[in-house]
Amino acid sequence: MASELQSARKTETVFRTENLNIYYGDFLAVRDISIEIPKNKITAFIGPSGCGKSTVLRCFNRLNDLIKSFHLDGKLFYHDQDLYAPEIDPVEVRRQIGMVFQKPNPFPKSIYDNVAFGPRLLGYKGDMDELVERSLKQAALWDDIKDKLKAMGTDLSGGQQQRLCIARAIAVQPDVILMDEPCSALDPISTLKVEDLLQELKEKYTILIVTHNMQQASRASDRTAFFNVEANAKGQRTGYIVEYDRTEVIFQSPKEQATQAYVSGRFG
Ligand SMILES: Nc1ncnc2c1ncn2[C@@H]1O[C@H](COP(=O)(O)OP(=O)(O)OP(=O)(O)O)[C@@H](O)[C@H]1O
Repeated sequence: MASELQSARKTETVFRTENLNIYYGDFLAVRDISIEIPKNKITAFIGPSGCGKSTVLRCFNRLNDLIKSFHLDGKLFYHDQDLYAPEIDPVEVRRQIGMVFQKPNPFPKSIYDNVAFGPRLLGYKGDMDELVERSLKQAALWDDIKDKLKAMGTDLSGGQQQRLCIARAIAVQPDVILMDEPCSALDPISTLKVEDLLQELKEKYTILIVTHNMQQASRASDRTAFFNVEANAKGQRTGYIVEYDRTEVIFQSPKEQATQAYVSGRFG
């Protein structure tokens, strides 16, 4: 429902969840998530392995729908629209809410065609050359590759490939970009380039990022949610949010001891 989702882009809170419980079959992977994600900010999800950061992230563009055993209860609003309402088309959701994965995954196509792929699919009628150039500029890749747009995207360096994936996500003019450990396969210099890029991108987009890198969360994000995981009576290891606040509060004066222990590297 393009129009419903398009016209939904109004409120300053981009996502709001209410008591979200997320399951894979009988397994309660994450419980009781109530969180608000503000517009044009970078929100980081941190926490030990298996606490459900990626699971929660993938609910925001309905990517978990592709997993058969997945289901949820509670509410997830995108602006004021219930994202899981029956009339909502998950394909349209994924156009508005783009995603960049851990491992750069350009298509085995030219750099140009990687960026033009989404807009072509959507029947973009404007000037494609201009859109490709603009997207590559926004992804801070243009200067590196402007003379070799016909080269294969897969032949770029890892850091360049990840910026190409960001350009590809931007080209369909999303509202939100979800990033699942986007720098974990990159060297430190490429990582810093992507982090700088995030600061530019947040002027136009709302960004959610899962990261294992504490320094990255503290350097790059405005808000941070710290997740933890604990076993319930059935022995299931269920994730939950311990604390969610401005990033400087989480890293310098968290309210919870568990947060303090995690951000100071004492566990996780
Ligand atoms: N497709 C799936 N089917 C069943 N269980 C799953 C699936 N994906 C994730 N899980 C389980 O859900 C829980 C949360 O996993 P998730 O990957 O969201 O955690 P995470 O915090 O992102 O972990 P990591 O930091 O290691 O990537 C884990 O117990 C995991 O095994």
